[in-house]
Amino acid sequence: MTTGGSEKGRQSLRLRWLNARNRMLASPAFQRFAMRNIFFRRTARYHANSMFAVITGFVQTKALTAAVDAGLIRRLAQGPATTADLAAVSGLELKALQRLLGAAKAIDLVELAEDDLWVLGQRGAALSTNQGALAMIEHHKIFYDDLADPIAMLKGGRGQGKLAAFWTYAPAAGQGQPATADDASWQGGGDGAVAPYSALMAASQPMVAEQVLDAYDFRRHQCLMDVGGGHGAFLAEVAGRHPGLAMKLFDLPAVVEGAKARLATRGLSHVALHGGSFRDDPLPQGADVISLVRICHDHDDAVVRALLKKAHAALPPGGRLLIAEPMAGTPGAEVMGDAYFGLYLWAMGSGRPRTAADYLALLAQAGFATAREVSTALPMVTRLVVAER
Ligand SMILES: CC(C)=CCC/C(C)=C/CC/C(C)=C/C=C/C(C)=C/C=C/C=C(C)/C=C/C=C(C)/C=C/C=C(C)/C=C/CC(C)(C)O
Ligand SMILES: C[S@@+](CC[C@H](N)C(=O)[O-])C[C@H]1O[C@@H](n2cnc3c(N)ncnc32)[C@H](O)[C@@H]1O
Repeated sequence: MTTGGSEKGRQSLRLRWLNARNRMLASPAFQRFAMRNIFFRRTARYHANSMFAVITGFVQTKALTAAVDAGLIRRLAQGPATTADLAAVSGLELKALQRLLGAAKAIDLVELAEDDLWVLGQRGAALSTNQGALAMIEHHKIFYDDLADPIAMLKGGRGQGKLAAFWTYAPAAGQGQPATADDASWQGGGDGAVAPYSALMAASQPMVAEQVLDAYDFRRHQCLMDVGGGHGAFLAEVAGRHPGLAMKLFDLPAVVEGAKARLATRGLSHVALHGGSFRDDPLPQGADVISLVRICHDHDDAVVRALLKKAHAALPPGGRLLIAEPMAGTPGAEVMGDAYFGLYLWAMGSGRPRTAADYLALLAQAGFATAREVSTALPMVTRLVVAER
């Protein structure tokens, strides 16, 4: 009783403070004062700038997409170019190109080395070699179409647009409008409906795998099974550092079909391939470590609970399960975990971003003896939870 009372007291204290703070921040007179005051000025400028970035982020994204689509990043990655060179590459009229270069310069994608000689800016240079980020920029076109009317997207329920049609395993897939040929101009062919998302995942996998490999030592293990392993890009990165580790790949049959040739060209024909659905089938035995990389957040709690139980059943005593994905509540990266993936997974039609604590609880319920988070260098890209059977 006493605890409940003091809890209520604490809550109302917090509420009173939040109301007072917000009244102050909403006051134009306080804003004017803070902007001029020597102690508050820096903070006021910081918040004004970051609010501007939130309000106009769409324009920056469009300028970025245009710079990539016009071929500016690709051309400048090969060396300096004049405006005339870039006009030839982009097919844009001089005036339009100058306007785009001005925007790209403002967001540090390009810069002038000397009079009329363009080079990549700092962000442009980092982006030019990041195939994962480039693939994301291309596929965001379909996500941003779904977001054109965000309230309609939220009112319409999960998975009603183009993104749901792209992720064909999402339960809502097929209900959404199919992406047009233009939307999917980046897709690789071969294994039908699963090829576009598998190609996107393979392109963006190295930046995720690097985080996991730097944080977790696979040397203690004999055999790794990557569940939902796509075209085998994660296994390929692990094999690069641990060539002696035996490997299994489990994914939907159509995806595994596409993985076969890709693994062979990377000298990884020894990877054992298992086609199946973790919704319907048990997971194969024989691995002493199982990885779920960017898998759990795609699925609702009931599916994840069952999947973790299947992983538990497939592991020997002492075997380990790794969950790697961007998570909700990541300090300094809330925008990635909660805003971006929150809306992304809504548009896709299933799953939700979970906190590391959510996973620790789910792993305990699934029967794992221990579970802990292992920190990664770039938690925005992925966090890592390791459980032991
Ligand atoms: C690379 C860029 C654009 C800027 C760098 C800025 C700069 C000047 C840096 C200085 C040099 C330096 C130290 C560079 C280091 C750069 C690094 C580490 C950049 C990392 C960038 C990572 C990015 C941009 C990651 C973006 C990831 C996205 C958008 C992931 C999307 C994932 C999706 C949609 C997954 C879907 C799977 C599903 C369905 C949810 O399961
Ligand atoms: C978001 S992708 C992640 C791929 C890879 N792990 C990565 O990080 O690049 C999700 C993967 O889970 C697979 N998947 C989805 N539902 C599945 C199911 N019921 N059974 C097996 N695999 C499934 C998809 O085919 C896809 O390869």
